[in-house]
Amino acid sequence: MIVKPTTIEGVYEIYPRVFEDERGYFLESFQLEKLREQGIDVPFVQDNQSFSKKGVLRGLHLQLPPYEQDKLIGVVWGSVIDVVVDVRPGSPTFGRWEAFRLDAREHKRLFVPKGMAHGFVTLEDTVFVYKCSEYYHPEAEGGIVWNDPALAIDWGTASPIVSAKDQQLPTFEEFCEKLLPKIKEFYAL
Ligand SMILES: Cc1cn([C@H]2C[C@H](O)[C@@H](COP(=O)(O)OP(=O)(O)O[C@H]3O[C@H](C)C(=O)[C@H](O)[C@H]3O)O2)c(=O)[nH]c1=O
Repeated sequence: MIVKPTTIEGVYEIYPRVFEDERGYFLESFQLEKLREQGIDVPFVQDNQSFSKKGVLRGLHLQLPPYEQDKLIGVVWGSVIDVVVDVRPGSPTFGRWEAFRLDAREHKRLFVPKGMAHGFVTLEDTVFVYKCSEYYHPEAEGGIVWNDPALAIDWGTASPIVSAKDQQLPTFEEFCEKLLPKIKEFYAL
């Protein structure tokens, strides 16, 4: 397993060792001891899986305190552009986003710590899987609208398929006005 830091502190690209033979391939998609050796030690409690047709954009989502989630993300069929936005109060990279191509043929995983708004857009029909370190709490759902003008995220498409719910997510400015204070209050910042 190779773990590479990214431009956002705490976000890592993870390259599992892939064993290929005449039958196909094998890899360890999750191995806690090896992650711990790399400083990634979170209590994953829930696995999620979604299928999205080509051109679907899900996000940007996060769960607010006290139910924030670390995520270990992978694409097992298809490919996506995956985006994380740092919304941790006081982070030196607050408001920065980074995009990562995840392709089932390359097996790369992505570790996304708490405090990140997260989303992806599919480049083809895709099965997306991820481990979460906190259970689903709909009452704690937060997010930022995908095409926020201040973040100006380059998704590679101007007309993705987005749910009505996600189209109505707050802008980054509204997030900072209404939700960031709650996060700061939780951390007594
Ligand atoms: C996230 C979640 C959803 N649900 C139910 C709630 C809805 O009835 C249905 C679809 O939920 P939603 O439209 O929020 O699913 P996504 O748009 O894929 O949400 C995810 O999208 C981005 C990419 C993320 O990173 C988040 O983990 C997650 O919010 O599944 C559950 O029962 N449990 C869950 O953990």
